Amino acid sequence: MTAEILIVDDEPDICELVAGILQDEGYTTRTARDADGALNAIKARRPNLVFLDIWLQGSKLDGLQLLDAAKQEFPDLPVVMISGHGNIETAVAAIKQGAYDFIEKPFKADRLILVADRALENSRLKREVKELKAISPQPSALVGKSPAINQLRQTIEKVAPTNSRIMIIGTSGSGKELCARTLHNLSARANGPFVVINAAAITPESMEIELFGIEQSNGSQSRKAGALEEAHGGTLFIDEIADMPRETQNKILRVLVDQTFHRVGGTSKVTVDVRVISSTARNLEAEIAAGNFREDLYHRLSVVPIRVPPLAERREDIPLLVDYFMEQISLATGLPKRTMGDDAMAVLQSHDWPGNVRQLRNNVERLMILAGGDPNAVINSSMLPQDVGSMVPSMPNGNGGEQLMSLPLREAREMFEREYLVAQISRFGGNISRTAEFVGMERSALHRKLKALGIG
Ligand SMILES: Nc1ncnc2c1ncn2[C@@H]1O[C@H](COP(=O)(O)OP(=O)(O)OP(=O)(O)O)[C@@H](O)[C@H]1O
Repeated sequence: MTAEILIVDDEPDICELVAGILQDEGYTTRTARDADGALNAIKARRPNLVFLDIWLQGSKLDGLQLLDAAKQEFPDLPVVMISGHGNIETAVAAIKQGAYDFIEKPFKADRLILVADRALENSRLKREVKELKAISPQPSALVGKSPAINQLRQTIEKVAPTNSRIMIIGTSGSGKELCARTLHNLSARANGPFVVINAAAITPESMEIELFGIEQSNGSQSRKAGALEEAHGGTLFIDEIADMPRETQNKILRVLVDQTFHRVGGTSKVTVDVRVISSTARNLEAEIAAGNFREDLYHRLSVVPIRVPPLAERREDIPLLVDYFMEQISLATGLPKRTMGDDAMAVLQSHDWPGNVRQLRNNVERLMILAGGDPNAVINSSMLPQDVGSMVPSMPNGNGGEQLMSLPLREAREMFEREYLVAQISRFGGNISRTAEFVGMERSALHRKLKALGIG
């Protein structure tokens, strides 16, 4: 689809000229001579771009007023002002008021086309950013209502504005990076960069280049800013700090003391203003005791320690998280959201989740993909991967006991008794006397039981 451009000018010659140039470039155009015509055209169908004359003779609204009215209708509509020689100042005022740019009469065709291309490109990029933001909602969304997550949220809100160094402790996938981002977003550095460096994923040899950057050496390697420099004015998140080599630990300690360092191979000092947040899934005290981690560095980094509870300590958040991930995955992939059956949810809430929230998210995604077919079909426990169901008590007949978990005790007990007795009777070849003897009941009592359970 070609972009459609509305040209608003009281001079018919200018309208035609501009329209002709833009049409030659493949754009579709419409024209209007005054404010009413322009607003009607905009309301009838939002154009992709408007060229708007500042001086509109005989019009109810002048260019600036019309710009305002158009923006009220469509705040994201890109508008380029057409200014005469005498009203550049007004054109500048229009930009402050939300116009994208202006062109000055008389203009060359090249300039007109360039401005149109740029305005449309800018508008497209803005729209894409907006869409992406909608797909990946604010990373500060720490989902959950359990006392554990509420307490975590409160701690984060309290320490975020303080600039203190924070050590986030938690098992893999529990949300440490998400907490670090939330801390950054709630701090005075929110508009600065948030840079992540994963000490576990970088080889010890390249660790210092990644952190401190490198100066040009023998002309072979160009200068490269490291993570510390990139994070200037913002936050540096060092993930899995326990994996940082001893030598680098010494150097980072010095950076924390005086906020300066040398690039690898460099002689001049680089000064930065960076808040460091680090994380660990390992027990750092044990690493210190084993001589793998500097104790003084630990104290510098862990001014405020924050513990992220594993998912197994906040099972009540699982339904909310499942819903949140379904929404997110649906937006990102177009897969329909599904309804999770009570039995499936009960199993999800019983599982131990060694991989925490990340593992839960992966499972939700897998279920949405595998569910296929009918978007109204409910996801039940039999659709869950076997390892997820392994924590639920199993049934005597070898089937998963997932369904048990969605039932109140009395019904669950009945269901168990039924399966148990059917399995025992079958084991004793249908012989009720031997079954009664084995299960420890009177023969007559067993008969009554079987009748009550609807067996036989
Ligand atoms: N409370 C939460 N609400 C919403 N999403 C969450 C929550 N906790 C974690 N997540 C999501 O789970 C995934 C894993 O979280 P994150 O990467 O922050 O964990 P991590 O502890 O840093 O992991 P690792 O130990 O592997 O570095 C991410 O997609 C994150 O957005």
